[in-house]
Amino acid sequence: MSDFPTIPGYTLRQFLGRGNTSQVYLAVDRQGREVALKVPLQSTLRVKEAAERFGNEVRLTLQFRHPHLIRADAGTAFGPQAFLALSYYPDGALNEQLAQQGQLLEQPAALRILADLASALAYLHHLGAVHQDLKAHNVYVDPHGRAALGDLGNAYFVAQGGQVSGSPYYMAPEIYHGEGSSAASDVYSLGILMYELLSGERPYQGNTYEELMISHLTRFPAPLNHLNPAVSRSISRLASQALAKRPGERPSADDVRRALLRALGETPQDEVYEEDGPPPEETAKPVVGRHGPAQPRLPFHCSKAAPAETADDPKRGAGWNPFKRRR
Ligand SMILES: Nc1ncnc2c1ncn2[C@@H]1O[C@H](COP(=O)(O)OP(=O)(O)OP(=O)(O)O)[C@@H](O)[C@H]1O
Repeated sequence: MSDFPTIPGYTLRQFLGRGNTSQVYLAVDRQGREVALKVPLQSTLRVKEAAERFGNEVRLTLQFRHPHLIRADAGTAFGPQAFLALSYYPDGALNEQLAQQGQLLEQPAALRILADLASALAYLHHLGAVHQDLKAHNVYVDPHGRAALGDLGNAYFVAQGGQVSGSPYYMAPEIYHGEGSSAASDVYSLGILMYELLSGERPYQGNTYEELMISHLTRFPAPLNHLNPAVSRSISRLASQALAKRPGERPSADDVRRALLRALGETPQDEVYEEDGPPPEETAKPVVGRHGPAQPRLPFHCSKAAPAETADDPKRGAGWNPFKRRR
């Protein structure tokens, strides 16, 4: 316990995990709420680009508000006491959950997670932002089976420009071509996750960056319903469309959301985005990084599928790495 960092206002209880740039702890805030407290590694703070990426994650996670984007209650973007207090997910990240489970999720559960993620992407794209790093590692699922997309460190507003990045298993052909990312590249990553969740396999394989690049650029995976006959033809077609080599031929995230909800037997509702007041308890310092100034927090409202109270309740609680590519 004595090795835990000190973050004013929080009692750190347990180490949860470590990524490339941060350590995450289960902590309790002054009101007794459990949070996942993300603290950058010293090595992250020493490297300007990595520290800026953490600052970007803090700023954007505080700024966005959507039931299927991971929620932050407080954070400090820069400096030796930088941190981000996130909603705590007891089962950890989706990749960890899948590895532990050792088998495919039930199809309705997988479709629900994918629909939630499509909803989160549609919200970001509506705001003119792209996520750039949708993958199972960055998805958190609550005990009710509802998903939230995390790790906004690579996200940026298209109009302001940003650094192109991604994870090679999930990265769209245009990014391999050096053409930059867009909303359509996020949809491609969602298509990869559709294969992963519904067939248990990633559609493009390779042991090196180059092998993966060739695979994404030149191969066409077998239709999902050939890999798993329980998948309907319409969902199989949707996944193939999301993986179209040309970004212009992919459906929008909102089209994907609607198709997934229909597959779940629901009638998709329009999602409504409107402006709201300032974010709660923001301690982030003004942004000086590559992603430009923060914009007002934009909340999400949905008439049916997603519970609005989770969005609006401020009390809610070495070597080549195939999962990262930054340029
Ligand atoms: N909100 C959360 N609730 C529960 N566990 C979490 C949460 N956030 C992170 N974790 C745990 O901490 C681990 C590390 O988090 P994460 O992968 O976000 O770190 P990171 O350093 O930012 O990642 P990256 O490697 O992409 O830079 C996760 O694999 C997960 O086990």
